Amino acid sequence: MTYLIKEIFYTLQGEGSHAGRPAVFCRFSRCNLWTGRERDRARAICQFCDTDFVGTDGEGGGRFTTADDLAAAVEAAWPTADRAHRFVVCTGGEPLLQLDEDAVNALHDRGFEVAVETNGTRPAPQGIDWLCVSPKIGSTLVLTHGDELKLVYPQVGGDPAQFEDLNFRHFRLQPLDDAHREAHTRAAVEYCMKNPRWTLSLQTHKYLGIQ
Ligand SMILES: C[S@@+](CC[C@H](N)C(=O)[O-])C[C@H]1O[C@@H](n2cnc3c(N)ncnc32)[C@H](O)[C@@H]1O
Ligand SMILES: Nc1nc2[nH]cc(C(=O)O)c2c(=O)[nH]1
Ligand code: SF4
Ligand SMILES: [Mg+2]
Repeated sequence: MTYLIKEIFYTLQGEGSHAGRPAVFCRFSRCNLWTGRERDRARAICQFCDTDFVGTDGEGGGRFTTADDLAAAVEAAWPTADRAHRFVVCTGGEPLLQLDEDAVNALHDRGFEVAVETNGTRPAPQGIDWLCVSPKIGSTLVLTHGDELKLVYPQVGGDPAQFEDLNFRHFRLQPLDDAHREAHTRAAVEYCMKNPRWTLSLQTHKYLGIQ
């Protein structure tokens, strides 16, 4: 299995339950809900993506021909030789187009706890330690359980209540980052305060000016 990786970098997890935790980000190339090309955005299923996931030309990116090669590249981005607290976030693009059990095992073998950020349209391999599903209205959700459901808010047709019966430990609203981010943030705060099952997820890396 060859893995196409846009970039691998070390930062703090900015979003969700693990916000603030040091992590290697492994950004998989490609997505099934958008080509990643601006000219296709208006007809994509997911139109608000804030990420460049096209190709393999980012920092630390490339084609990794084995799971162990990929895990070695992730390990090389971790700052210390000891295995304590190692944490990798597999994202993209859509990581579940490529992440398989071999890759999860290879990351575990190097001492990493493995988190995944996914749109929930593809099944997940065994062994993932933290599964964060972010549903996209207009797509078919197949991952109906996990650790965290992180809904970008607002989305047309995306009333949060429709997800409340799914089997997740945490339900979060993440304000849509577009030209109206401040208004979306206020709306998300208000929604959480009226519906306390939902808690706010801010994209703290954007406020901090880190990757
Ligand atoms: C770039 S996506 C990659 C992982 C996966 N494809 C997914 O959609 O979950 C990472 C996270 O960023 C969120 N996201 C993408 N664009 C956003 C935006 N404009 N505002 C807020 N969150 C956004 C996604 O919903 C997801 O939770
Ligand atoms: N710092 C930081 N935290 C993040 N959490 C989820 C991200 C993503 O793009 O999936 C992301 C990201 O791109 N940077
Ligand atoms: S599903 Fe995720 S990676 Fe794909 S376009 Fe949407 S936010 Fe971006
Ligand atoms: Mg991001």
